[in-house]
Amino acid sequence: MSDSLVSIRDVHFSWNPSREIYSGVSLEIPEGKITAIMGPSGTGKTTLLRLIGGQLRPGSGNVEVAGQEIPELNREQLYKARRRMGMLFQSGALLTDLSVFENIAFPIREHYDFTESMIRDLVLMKLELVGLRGARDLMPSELSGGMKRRVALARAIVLDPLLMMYDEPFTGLDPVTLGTIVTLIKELNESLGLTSVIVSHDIGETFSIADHVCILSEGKVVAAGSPDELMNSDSEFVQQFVNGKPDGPMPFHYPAGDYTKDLLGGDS
Ligand SMILES: Nc1ncnc2c1ncn2[C@@H]1O[C@H](COP(=O)(O)OP(=O)(O)OP(=O)(O)O)[C@@H](O)[C@H]1O
Repeated sequence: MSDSLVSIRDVHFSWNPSREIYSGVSLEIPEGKITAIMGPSGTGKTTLLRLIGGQLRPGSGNVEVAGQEIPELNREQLYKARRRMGMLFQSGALLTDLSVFENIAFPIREHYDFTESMIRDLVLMKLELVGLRGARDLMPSELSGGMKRRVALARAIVLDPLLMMYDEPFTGLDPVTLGTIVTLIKELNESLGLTSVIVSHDIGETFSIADHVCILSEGKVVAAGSPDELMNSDSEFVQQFVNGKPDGPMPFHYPAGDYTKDLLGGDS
């Protein structure tokens, strides 16, 4: 296995004392590869990305990215470290009053004092990679959902990140656009020498491009391996997950008190 770009070691995290999201999770994200983080809804996949990005701090444990201990960084160091991390969220979140060009130029203007001609070259190069150089003057309201996601992707890679994090990148796309995004994630990972982490529920798409998959459940990694290894695993957990069975070792219910008591109003 190649070296890790991200190491999560024995991380504990909770939003409130009554429920730990992570109770000692450890996982490695190998450099240069595409790693998928999968698992049932509410298990903490987005939380994990936010711990890696330093938007959240673990209660205890280590979150190391490219040799830097993220929870130990001060504001300024974290701001610098984030330049090397690109994030693509499902919502895309383009700035609605800026053109496509200006949306992509935004992180460059925020972080660097580059000349207009340098900014123009960087923006056009990234737009070309996502196939939207010709759309540079459009406003977000003039774009389809798939185009918005591609613009958001160009913006996420404009500072040449080491690490790209995708949160549900395939949700809500038509089949053709979905195929384009799947291919783009794979191609960008190779051509830009990225390390990618994908959080997704879409097993087919994710397994088609991931080198390594971690399945999380109840605050732990319950299985990890290549897509082939997981498809052929004889673990009940993994089979429940890859075959999309609604219940099994991974519970359908969010933890709750006694149902009868609850209905009778005694366990609120
Ligand atoms: N800001 C918050 N305050 C309190 N609890 C939160 C907050 N954000 C998330 N949670 C809780 O943390 C848990 C993990 O959330 P997270 O979004 O990381 O899960 P997920 O695995 O990404 O889920 P999904 O697959 O449904 O997107 C959930 O139970 C959620 O209710």
